[in-house]
Parts: sequence; C-alpha cells; structure tokens
Amino acid sequence: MVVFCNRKCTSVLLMYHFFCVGSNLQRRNFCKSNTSPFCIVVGQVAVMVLENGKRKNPNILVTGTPGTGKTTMCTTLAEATQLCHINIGELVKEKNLHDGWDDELDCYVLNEDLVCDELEDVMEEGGNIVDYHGCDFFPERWFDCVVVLQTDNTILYDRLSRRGYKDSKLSNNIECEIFQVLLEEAKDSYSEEKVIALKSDNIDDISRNVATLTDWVRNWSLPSQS
Ligand SMILES: Nc1ncnc2c1ncn2[C@@H]1O[C@H](COP(=O)(O)OP(=O)(O)OP(=O)(O)O)[C@@H](O)[C@H]1O
Repeated sequence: MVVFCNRKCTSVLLMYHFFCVGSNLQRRNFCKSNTSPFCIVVGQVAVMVLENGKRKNPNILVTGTPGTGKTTMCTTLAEATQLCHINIGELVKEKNLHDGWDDELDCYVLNEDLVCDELEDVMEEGGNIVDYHGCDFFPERWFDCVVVLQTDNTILYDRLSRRGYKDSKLSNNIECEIFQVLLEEAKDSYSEEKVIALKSDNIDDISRNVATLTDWVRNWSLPSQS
C-alpha cells in the first residue's frame, strides 16, 4: 500500500491514511481522453458553457475522514449521474503527482500544484465528482457543491479496524471525525451555501445521499427558468 498526504493537510491526523487502489481509473481515463460519448458531448458543450459563463454540468467535491464512504458513494453517484468519478489518491499514484517519501510523516507528499495542473482542463469542462480526504488546496471556483461525509465514531472505528488501522493511525482518524476537521476545512475553504454535511453510517444513508445528489445534479443542469 502507498501513503499520500499533502503538506497543508489541516490535520496531522490524516497523515497516516493509506490510499487504496480502486476501480475507477479506467472510467476516468475514458473521460479524460474524451473517448466516451458522454465526454465528447461534454467537450462540445464546454464551448457553450464558456459563452454562458456557467458549466453545463456541475463539479462536486466529496470529502470526509478516511472510511466515511467517499469512494463507495462516489462510485454509485457516478453511475446514477454519468458524471466522472476522479479519485485523487489513484490519480496521484497513476501520474506520480507527489514529491516523494517523507520519513517523518511516513507517507508520500502529494504535490498540490501538480494535482491542480493535471485537473484544470477537466474541471473547467465540468461534470466531475472529485473524491479526496482534504479540500483546502483546490481552487474554490472548481466546485459547485462540496459534500462532507460523516460517520458515527463507533461505526467508523469498526470500519478502520477492519482495514487493519492500528494505534495512532486509528485514533488519529477517529479524532479527526470527532472534531469534524473535514467539515471545518470545507467551511473555511468554500462559500457556506456550497457545503453540505451528509451522514454515512449505513447502506440506507448511501442510497438516500445518492438520490439527493442525483436530483441536485439534474436540477443544476436544467436551463434556468426566466
Ligand atoms: N454508508 C456506509 N454503510 C456501510 N458501509 C459503508 C458505508 N460507507 C462505506 N462503507 C464501507 O466502509 C469501507 C470504507 O469505505 P470507502 O473506501 O468508500 O471510504 P473512503 O471514505 O473512500 O475511504 P478512503 O478515504 O480511505 O478512500 C468500505 O468497506 C465500505 O464498504
């Protein structure tokens, strides 16, 4: 397993988080290479978007303490909305967007500039769901909605224990959730009306959150009534 963090990580608490290799790389690559019909459409529409000063499709940031269910929810949401799921951990790993290993932090150091440069064009087009346990280094203009997933401490403890998290890594992440570090980071980094906290304790929560966000995406994309 490979570890990443970013230097400005609000929380030393998150520094020990391990990223897992997920299954969305292929899907994201399709989108980035414009080979999917959906993304070709998005690309064509981008011209209109610039003319209107509004993206045709929204960008959503999904953040939260490791284990709160970001990747699980983003995967389902991407299927429901046909937006592109971009898992930052996978992207950093795939494109080497880091500054190497930090012995003290015991992790690779994510290079924020490289990550932002890599994503600038696709974010400008819109239609992305970005999945990362931090949010303060992305340009604010990228996102139309910032979702912070939150999980009951006992449930999160069990999830992270099952992952093999131990000792300080486990307690640091639980403290991060108790002190709502990611929610505070989101509120500090984005305008209040963009930030929404959603509970992610069980499967029903995932279904409800996906339904809520899918409706929001549909409404966002509708032409405004004037
Ligand atoms: N709402 C939920 N109900 C039940 N199980 C969940 C829920 N959300 C996530 N899980 C489970 O918890 C584990 C962690 O989920 P997931 O990898 O999606 O979290 P994450 O926030 O993306 O973590 P990371 O930041 O480390 O990538 C998985 O085994 C997943 O099945």
